[in-house]
Amino acid sequence: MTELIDQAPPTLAEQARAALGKRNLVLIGLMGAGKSAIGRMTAQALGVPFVDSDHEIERVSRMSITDLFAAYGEAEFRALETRVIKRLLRSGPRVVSTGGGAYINENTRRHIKRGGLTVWLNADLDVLWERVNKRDTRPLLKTENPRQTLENLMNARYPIYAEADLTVMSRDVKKETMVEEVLAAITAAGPRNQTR
Ligand SMILES: Nc1ncnc2c1ncn2[C@@H]1O[C@H](COP(=O)(O)OP(=O)(O)O)[C@@H](O)[C@H]1O
Ligand SMILES: O=C(O)C1=C[C@@H](OP(=O)(O)O)[C@@H](O)[C@H](O)C1
Ligand SMILES: [Mg+2]
Repeated sequence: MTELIDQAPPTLAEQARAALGKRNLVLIGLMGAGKSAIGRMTAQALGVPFVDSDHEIERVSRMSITDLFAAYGEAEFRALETRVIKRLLRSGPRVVSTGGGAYINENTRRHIKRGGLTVWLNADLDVLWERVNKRDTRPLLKTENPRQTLENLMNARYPIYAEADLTVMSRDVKKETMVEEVLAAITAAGPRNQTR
């Protein structure tokens, strides 16, 4: 009896972990939304393995994303991305951060929807631009007006990202706050719908 009284209530991370069950958590959203950074930290909080699909693509191809696009083009990159993500989703639970275009590809989206609970890190253009313009690792933004390109991608992709199970607004707050919001969203979603 005393033991029960002394037990601390479950932390948010523990509650989210219980709600996730055997499912994978798949982060989707546009470049700069924080999928890679927040995904890694969320996996750590949940105590499950983390994998980033772009990182895995670079590992298996032994090429950078930039070099892959340059050498083989986007269509080949997407085909490789589909295969890699399908494989990464085969066993769970883990956190899988995808590249921004993965969920937009119909084939890949089908695998993602079957393979886990999806979280869209939604963000406005200013937040994304502020983050992505600091690096030149994103081949799709090597255009004359990359900010406009990003805006065009937002317009084309946001209705599709909106199909995600959960949405969390990515903005200029501490990364730890973002992780907490992701954990809260998983917890609120509860353990149901585990067949997806
Ligand atoms: N909440 C945040 N606050 C500040 N910087 C962030 C936040 N989330 C992500 N970042 C930074 O923004 C950049 C892009 O994040 P990243 O995780 O690579 O995005 P994505 O994988 O969605 O393209 C990185 O430098 C990352 O550290
Ligand atoms: O939006 C996209 O189509 C892409 C996003 C990138 O990943 P991040 O979203 O992690 O930057 C990377 O997969 C590639 O440059 C293509
Ligand atoms: Mg990334």
